[in-house]
Order: sequence, then structure tokens, then C-alpha cells
Amino acid sequence: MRQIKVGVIGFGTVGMGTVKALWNQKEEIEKELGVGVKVVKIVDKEWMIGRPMVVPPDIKSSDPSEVIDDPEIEIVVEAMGGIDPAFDYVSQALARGKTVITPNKELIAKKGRELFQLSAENETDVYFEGAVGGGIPIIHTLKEQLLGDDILEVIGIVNGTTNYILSEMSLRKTSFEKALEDAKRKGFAEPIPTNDVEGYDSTYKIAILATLCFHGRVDVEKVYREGITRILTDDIEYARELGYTIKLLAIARRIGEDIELRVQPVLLPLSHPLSTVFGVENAIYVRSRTRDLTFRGPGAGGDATGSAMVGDIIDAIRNIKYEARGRVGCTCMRDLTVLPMESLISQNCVRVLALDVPGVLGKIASEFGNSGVSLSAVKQPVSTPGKLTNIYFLTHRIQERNIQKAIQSIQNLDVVKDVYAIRVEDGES
Ligand SMILES: NC(=O)c1ccc[n+]([C@@H]2O[C@H](COP(=O)([O-])OP(=O)(O)OC[C@H]3O[C@@H](n4cnc5c(N)ncnc54)[C@H](O)[C@@H]3O)[C@@H](O)[C@H]2O)c1
Ligand SMILES: N[C@@H](CCO)C(=O)O
Ligand code: NA
Repeated sequence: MRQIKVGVIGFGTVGMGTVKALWNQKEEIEKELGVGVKVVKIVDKEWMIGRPMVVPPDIKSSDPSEVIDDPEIEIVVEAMGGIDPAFDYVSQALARGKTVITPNKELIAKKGRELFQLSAENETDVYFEGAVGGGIPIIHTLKEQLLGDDILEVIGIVNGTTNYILSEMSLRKTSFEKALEDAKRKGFAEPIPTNDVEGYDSTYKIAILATLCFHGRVDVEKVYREGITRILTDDIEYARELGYTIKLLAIARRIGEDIELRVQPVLLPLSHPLSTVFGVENAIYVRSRTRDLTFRGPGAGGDATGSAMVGDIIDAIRNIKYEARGRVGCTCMRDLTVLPMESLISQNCVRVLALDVPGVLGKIASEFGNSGVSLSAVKQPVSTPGKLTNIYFLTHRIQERNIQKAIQSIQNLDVVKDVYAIRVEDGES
């Protein structure tokens, strides 16, 4: 039986999950494909750190060239994360005609163009099912099954760490810091967790989804981004009173030939299907001219992502076996223009931290009015005369540029310490 050799670079949460899933499924895969599959080298730069997995010493290495330059290794798993040196390693592997499997959304979002060009030139493939929605088979679905569909929008909860944090804050009143610590311990968080909580990870994922859904490249720098670090448990409480929950959504919506593209915490109606996605679970909602689809499942973690990576390995083995490498190339044909945020229209929930003194509400309300923003509700959860207190204002639907103008002028009031706005997501722009 022919043996396909696999090399792994990066043996952390996902690297281990992938090798574990491959070893677990090895017999089944070999029986199914009629091809042997063997992990022959695992490279990591920090073997000193203990791992919950035993690896034969002869396949351990700290030298990536033992994978990249080994002509017998046909499939390279890159699971180290980041751009530098992952981009170089992946480029070198592709240049040598190897198939690359990676869960690295930053790499695909920022360097996809170069990598797909390189894989096309070398008639090989780059697979990245683990990069979006962890264990949810969304990439394969969009690239193959939905390729012919006319997709209008894709909305996702695509970061497990932030969804876990918001869920813990909402369901158990856990503090932000404690929930983040839990997410790190469980292996959901990125090597640099700022990438999760400040929304960067979601921008990479929505750039990838938009590229696949709208068949055009998206410049990841153009994705509007807000993280969840300013959300308070009180915000979630007030949102619930109004019939909403707070979720970090990644949204890509086609408007004419252009797209709306943003990552931000939003007030989402409790009746919306994504409002009941809790913890590390992710969900991706796709609306096309012919159908509405929701994909839901574990968005992070070694086991779920490892399984997705093994799905890619199986596809890669088939391509190699039937000499069909290069089969799943890039599906983007043009560059997409991203609309400026100022033109978007929505309701907003604005939290104002102000001194609780006579006339404060009037002063703030006038500034909303002066900026052309009309209000639909006001709430002051605790009243502590003379002290700083949070007051919530719910606006009617209005253009983003008016909201920004109102925020600016409210911020300038001497009784105001801080202003923060959360958009209401109602499915319209
Ligand atoms: N953790 C998840 O649930 C998850 C899910 C989907 C995708 N991802 C992506 O998977 C990738 C890896 O994430 P992770 O959570 O497994 O991270 P991790 O920190 O657990 O593992 C990364 C491993 O790579 C090693 N490494 C880093 N730089 C290296 C280098 N230059 N040479 C050799 N080894 C190196 C580290 O020592 C570490 O063992 C990232 O791109 C991440 O975005 C993670
Ligand atoms: N850190 C990421 C891993 C999965 O891509 C998350 O929390 O969703
Ligand atoms: Na996936």
C-alpha cells in the first residue's frame, strides 16, 4: 500500500488535536482510501513545555527544514500560527509541491493571494477548514457546494473565546477577566488573546468568508473592527430588559456591487437564531437568493479543529492518489470594495457615564437632538445623586455619522466622563 507522509509544524492545541484525530482515525482512513498515512515528523520550537500527548522521540524535531525539505513528505500541517515565519514555511512547502493544511486564519486572510498563486503555480493545494468556525465544515461547503449560489450575506459568531466570555458574563455574571482566563485554560484563546478580545481574529475570519461568498478578495485592513473589552455585565442586563442579547458578530453583506464588512458587539434580538449560540459554540448564517442556511458547532478547541484538519488531510490524500492536485484552488475573481461605516443606518444603545446632577438627562438628550438623533428609550439603572452613574439611551434608526457626531458632543459635556455606543442588529443596513 502506498504511504503518504505527513509533517507537522507547531504542536500546540491544534497541532496536537490534528495528530490525535489522525492517529484515532488512521485505520478507517487507510481502509477507506486504500492509502497509508503516517506522521513522520513533528516540529515545535518549545518541546520543553509539557504536553498531554506522548510522541515517539524519533519523530520530534525543532528544525522546520526537516519537514519542508524532506522530499518524501507530501502533506505539511502548519499549526504554529501568525505570519512570521509561518508564511515563509508555507511558501517553501508549496514551492516544493507539497500540500499545506493550516488553521491559520491570519495567514489566509493576509497572505491568501500570494499563497493561492503559489499553490496554483506548483499544482498543489492549500486547505484551511480549521481556520473559520473551528469544527464547523464551512470552508469546504462554501468552496464547493455553495460555489454556484448567489450569496447576499453571511453573518457569524466566529470567535469562540469572545462568545464564551460574553456567555459567561451573561449567564453566570462572571467577570470578563475570569472568563478570559477560563477560555485560555480550555485552549480556545489565540496565542495572543488580544487577537480574540479586540476582534482581530473575527476580522480575519469574516474576510475569508466574504472572499468565498462573494468570489472576490477582501483587504482585511478594510474590515471595520470593535472588540468586546468595553462591554459591561450591566450592558448585557439592560439589553435583556429591552429584548436583546449582546454578541460579537462578524457581518459581510452585499449592497449593490459593494459590501458592508464589520466586526462589532451588537444588540441582537432574543428571537434571532444566533442569540442562542452560547459558550465556545460558533454559528454562521448564510443567506442566498435561494436559501437561508445556518451552520452551528464547536468554534475552537483542539479536538474539534483537529477533526476539521483531518477532513482536509483526507481530501488532500484523495487528490494525491487520483493525481488531481490543484483541484480546489482560489475561487475569487475580483477585488471587492468595502463601504464606509458612516453610511450605515441602525439603532444604537448609547451608554453615558455622567455625574448624577439635576438637568444631566436634559443636557445629554439635547446633544442627541442637535446631532439629529431621536431617542426611543432612556434608563438609569442606579441613581446615586452627585456620583458618576451609567445612563442608557436607545436611539431610533439613524446614520452612523449622526451617532458619531452625538457621541463627540456628549463626550465634551463637563458632566460626562465616558460615552460608548453599541449598534442594534436588525438585519438591515
Ligand atoms: N486553539 C484553537 O482552538 C484554534 C482553533 C482554530 C484555529 N486555530 C489556529 O491554529 C493555530 C495554532 O493555534 P494554537 O491554539 O494551536 O496555538 P498554540 O500556542 O497552542 O500552539 C502553537 C504551537 O506552535 C509552536 N510554534 C510557534 N512558533 C513556532 C516556530 N517558529 N517554529 C516551531 N514551532 C512554533 C509553539 O511552540 C506551540 O507549541 C493558530 O493559527 C490559531 O489561530 C486555533
Ligand atoms: N481563538 C479562536 C480559535 C478558533 O479559531 C477562537 O476563540 O475562536
Ligand atoms: Na471550519
